[in-house]
Amino acid sequence: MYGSVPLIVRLLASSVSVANRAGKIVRDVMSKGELGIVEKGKDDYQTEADRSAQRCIVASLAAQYPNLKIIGEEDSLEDEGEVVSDWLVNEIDKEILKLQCPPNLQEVKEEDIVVWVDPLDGTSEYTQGFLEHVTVLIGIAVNETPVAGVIHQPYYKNIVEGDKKIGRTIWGLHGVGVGGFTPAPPPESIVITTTRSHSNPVVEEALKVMNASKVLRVGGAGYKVLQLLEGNASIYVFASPGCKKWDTCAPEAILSAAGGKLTDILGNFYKYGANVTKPNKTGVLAAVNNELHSYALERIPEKLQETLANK
Ligand SMILES: Nc1ncnc2c1ncn2[C@@H]1O[C@H](COP(=O)(O)O)[C@@H](OP(=O)(O)O)[C@H]1O
Ligand SMILES: [Mg+2]
Ligand SMILES: [Mg+2]
Ligand SMILES: [Mg+2]
Repeated sequence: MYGSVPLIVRLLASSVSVANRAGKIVRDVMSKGELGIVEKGKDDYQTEADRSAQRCIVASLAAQYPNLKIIGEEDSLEDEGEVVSDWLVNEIDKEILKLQCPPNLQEVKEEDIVVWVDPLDGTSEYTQGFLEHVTVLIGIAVNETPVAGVIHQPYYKNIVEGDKKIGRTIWGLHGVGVGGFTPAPPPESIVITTTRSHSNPVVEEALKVMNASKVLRVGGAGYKVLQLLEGNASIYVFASPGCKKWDTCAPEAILSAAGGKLTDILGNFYKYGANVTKPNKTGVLAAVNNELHSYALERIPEKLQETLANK
């Protein structure tokens, strides 16, 4: 029906609608109160919300875009589980469909794309009641580079035309920009954002050298990048291999569409092709502009970089 709209714009518009539905699943599981927590590894949990939201996102996108490669955090779900028909989304966000596709993305085909899905980013925080930290992430990489993405916040409280509304969806597209929120400039002094639940001595060492006026410890890669975009933090520093490609693909796409930069602790970009290793072994370093990114990169001790690179 929208065949005249370039694929990348249609896929972003579908991802916005699908992320909204996944966010509702995340809220519904919490309000039912049966989280169904499974321990995948050390400090690594999965809940019924992670499982159901992943099924909703993957089934909905695969039905509409059959040749896409979609990689989700919870792909190893043992029981295939049922995809309730009510989870199959075929709506498509009409506002996103109106975006003018940049020339270099007009010819992109399904075969060129990998979609990285984190159905629930900030699972630790979700289980501990820090619900505002939770996001749903859908990142779209073209030829290994994140070019478009969605960060949905299921618990964001809005007032729209006088009515209370829950949830909002932030999007970004290279060459177009970002939407769904109002970007703000970085704070006057250096404020670092980092993990709340996955710290270790190396992570702390990388924070010490930043000469920060404040450290914001919050959950999820999505929520941390939002802290940068909304002017609450200057730099996201995480000197640990814990994050995976589904954590950083959508945040990187949106941050870079807004003029920012997300790399590893050595200053190198990650690649998001179908065959890359999932862990972001050499950590995360992100900022809303190149100047702040360089400020942080120059302060990371070489020894610390080597520690991560040789792990
Ligand atoms: N040591 C670790 N072990 C497992 N996952 C980790 C990790 N460190 C970070 N992560 C993952 O990276 C994401 C951001 O982490 P953090 O909030 O600590 O910054 C989380 O995604 P999920 O919540 O989607 O699993 C988290 O699980
Ligand atoms: Mg997880
Ligand atoms: Mg995550
Ligand atoms: Mg997750």
